[in-house]
Amino acid sequence: MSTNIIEIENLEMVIAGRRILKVDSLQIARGEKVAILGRNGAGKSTLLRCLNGFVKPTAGHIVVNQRTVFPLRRERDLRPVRAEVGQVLQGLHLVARLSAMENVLVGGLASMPRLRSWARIFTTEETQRAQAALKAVGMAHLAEKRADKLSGGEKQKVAIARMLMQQPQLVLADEPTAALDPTAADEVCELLVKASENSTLITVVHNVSLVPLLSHRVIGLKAGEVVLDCASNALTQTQLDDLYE
Ligand SMILES: Nc1ncnc2c1ncn2[C@@H]1O[C@H](COP(=O)(O)OP(=O)(O)OP(=O)(O)O)[C@@H](O)[C@H]1O
Repeated sequence: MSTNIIEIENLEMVIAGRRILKVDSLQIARGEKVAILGRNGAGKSTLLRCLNGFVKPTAGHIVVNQRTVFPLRRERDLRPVRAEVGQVLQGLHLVARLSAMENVLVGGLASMPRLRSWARIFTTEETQRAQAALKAVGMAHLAEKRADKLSGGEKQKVAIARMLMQQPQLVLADEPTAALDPTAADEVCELLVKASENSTLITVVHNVSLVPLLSHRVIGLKAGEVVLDCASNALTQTQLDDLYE
């Protein structure tokens, strides 16, 4: 098995004549914890979305967990990739009318046989795993509460429980602490790292103080290009000033 879970070569994304990503070569090893930093509009979310095939670049090669994500022969080839890639976004992606528990059960859908996933039929084992995942993030007591009645921090914990249910090889987290107070942000980061201990974790981070909690490696994007790639504990203020100037 390749030691890299992500291999990107000559990636380019042009929208309406404007180049928003240009990554010549980037590899991420299995198990790495990576923070992606950069100003608003630097291309961080677009890079993440290219990795799970939600957006298609204009050119380049992307391999995730030894599966080609771009260029893609058939759209359905993304299904196994998506089963192996978990996502934690800004809390807006839970199904509002479903309970916390149902949202967590949905996390297992990508790896279920199609018929069961369409019919939303869950086994006792799946239900027990979902209960255990909610317990692991301290949300067992709110299992039956509708997602749209949860606070921002609670929603993120449910999203992490859902990811635990999926047991992904790669976790993509896009600003998972946005709109959370500092205590909730720290707690969500700790849970996210714990939940990803057996996977690779890539987190888009705006609050630089969270970098040491979330990552060993930092990748800085500026105008769509990688301008910084170093160990998190080697990151200097000068590098940060250059990145955000
Ligand atoms: N579908 C799209 N159509 C047009 N422009 C887009 C599209 N998606 C992204 N962009 C542009 O590409 C650039 C990069 O966007 P992206 O969301 O990746 O940045 P980001 O670094 O994640 O920003 P933020 O920190 O504000 O979330 C931005 O200028 C954005 O406006």
